[in-house]
Amino acid sequence: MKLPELLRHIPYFQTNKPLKDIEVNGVEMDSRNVKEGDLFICLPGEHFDGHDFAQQAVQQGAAALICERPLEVSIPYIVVPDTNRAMGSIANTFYHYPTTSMQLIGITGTNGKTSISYLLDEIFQMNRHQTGLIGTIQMKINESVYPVKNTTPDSLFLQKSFHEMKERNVDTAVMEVSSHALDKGRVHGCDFDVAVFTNLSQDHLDYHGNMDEYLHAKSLLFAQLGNTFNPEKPKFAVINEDDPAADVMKRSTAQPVLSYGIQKEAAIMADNLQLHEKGTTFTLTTPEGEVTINSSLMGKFNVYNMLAAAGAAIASGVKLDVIKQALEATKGVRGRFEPVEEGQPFGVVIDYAHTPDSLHNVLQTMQEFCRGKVRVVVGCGGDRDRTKRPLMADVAMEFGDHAIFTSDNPRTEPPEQILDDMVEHLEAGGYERIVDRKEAIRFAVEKAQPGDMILIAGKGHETYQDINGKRYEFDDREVARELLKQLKESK
Ligand SMILES: CC(=O)N[C@H]1[C@@H](OP(=O)(O)OP(=O)(O)OC[C@H]2O[C@@H](n3ccc(=O)[nH]c3=O)[C@H](O)[C@@H]2O)O[C@H](CO)[C@@H](O)[C@@H]1O[C@H](C)C(=O)N[C@@H](C)C(=O)N[C@H](CCC(=O)O)C(=O)O
Ligand SMILES: Nc1ncnc2c1ncn2[C@@H]1O[C@H](COP(=O)(O)OP(=O)(O)OP(=O)(O)O)[C@@H](O)[C@H]1O
Ligand SMILES: N[C@H](CCC[C@H](N)C(=O)O)C(=O)O
Ligand SMILES: [Mg+2]
Repeated sequence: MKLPELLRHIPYFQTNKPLKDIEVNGVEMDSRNVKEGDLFICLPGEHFDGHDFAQQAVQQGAAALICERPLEVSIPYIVVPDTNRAMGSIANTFYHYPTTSMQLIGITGTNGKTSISYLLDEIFQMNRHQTGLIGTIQMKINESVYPVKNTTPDSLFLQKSFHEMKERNVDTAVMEVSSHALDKGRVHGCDFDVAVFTNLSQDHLDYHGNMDEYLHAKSLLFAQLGNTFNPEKPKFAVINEDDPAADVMKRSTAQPVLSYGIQKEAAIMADNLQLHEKGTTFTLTTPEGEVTINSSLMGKFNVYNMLAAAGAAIASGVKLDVIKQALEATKGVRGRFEPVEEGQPFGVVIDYAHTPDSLHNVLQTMQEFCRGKVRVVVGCGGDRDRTKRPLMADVAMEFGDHAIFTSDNPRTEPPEQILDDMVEHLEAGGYERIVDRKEAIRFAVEKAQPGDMILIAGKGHETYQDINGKRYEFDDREVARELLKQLKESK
């Protein structure tokens, strides 16, 4: 593509050379990957400044640079006020605006994004769509899976991935949209057809500073939803009416709202709700009619997730019987309320709860069915929101019967310091403190009595423990399985 064509949505830039005949073969934001004829975008980051790698990009054959200040280089550069913002537009243009010709559903909120994205993937597959998915666990293009570094990757990766999806005949993509991504403009250029809001509770205050800023970031998805009126098909905001932030989300969009909820009156509701040991049963009432859902997903929070998924599917034109079939067929998502069974006389559940609210929901669900004690193994991530640490410990103490505090990705912080933050305000003696996560799980397994349930919270699908920037293999599911086997053999 010719460079001026790539820049057509970037007005009034400053340059050092004529750009007319420059051909661009690819777009890159990492100098290490630059190839002959690429356009290199210099991004300021947390650890590095891409401008410092301009020379390296030139040596590797870059055709031109996008930067925020004039640089001493032999090739053309284009100075823009914000390279990150420019990247969204350039990536979208380079990959031919892939999301304008596919159905795109974005999900935001503190908890439930991954769960809902998988429910939607199943619904759309059941409805014979070719699907793509981008989120915390991985990227999926039909049945192929690829690793992702972020829940919501940068705009270059995103537009490239959507382009790849289109090449492989994907017609419907579902993605998680994190608050970081919204704040950093990673989804600029994405043409969402449906935007889903799950809920808002405390997390990520290390990044956003306060709950108002966090709320504002979340609302940006709705501000971005279909800014143009589409006579063919309306865009929809699918919003959890029961969450106090619902109103802000609604006011952020000019598009029609499809509300869902359990308590407040909403367009999509769960009536006759029964939460039981084997899952949930409810009447799904919608503007399209009613159906009974018998799901194996546990807990009220999963009913909210099913309502959100049903809302997004209805907004996308999927019929109720298909929604019912998919919701009843789903076995849930890896690391989300996932049982580990090795024939032990007590329950073991792995769950990705890493916020006070999600931990509360999961513990409450377990308490409803547990005949013995609920034992909870939980830690808090390092280099992340410090203020949620004592809150998570409080939830574990209040809603668990036996709390075992341990490590969960200490990253560059001393694990003991993180545990201090969690328990300093608690009275000594009412809990265990075991830094080594495997030993903490062992302790819970050895103490468990028939009828008890153990919740191993926080890591879910993760298969590593990040200590000082190094990732050590650690999979709660594997560790629990190994310890349960040892227990069986020792008896
Ligand atoms: C704070 C943050 O968002 N960081 C993101 C950022 O990395 P960074 O700022 O550290 O980048 P950097 O390493 O300083 O590099 C700056 C620039 O120099 C370039 N560079 C660097 C080195 C070199 O040799 N050559 C070169 O060109 C880099 O390619 C980059 O363009 O840009 C990277 C590429 O897009 C992201 O992967 C990275 O996310 C990190 C891994 C991260 O942990 N982010 C978290 C905070 C996050 O975004 N989380 C959300 C929410 C999850 C949730 O909801 O729970 C998410 O969406 O994942
Ligand atoms: N609707 C919900 N409301 C509250 N808690 C939920 C909800 N759905 C799931 N949870 C809890 O939150 C945990 C994380 O769920 P999920 O991975 O779906 O959320 P997420 O929004 O994708 O999280 P992340 O921001 O880390 O990607 C689950 O393991 C469960 O404990
Ligand atoms: N995306 C979340 C995941 C947290 C998972 C937990 N295991 C941790 O490391 O804190 C975050 O980065 O805050
Ligand atoms: Mg997620």
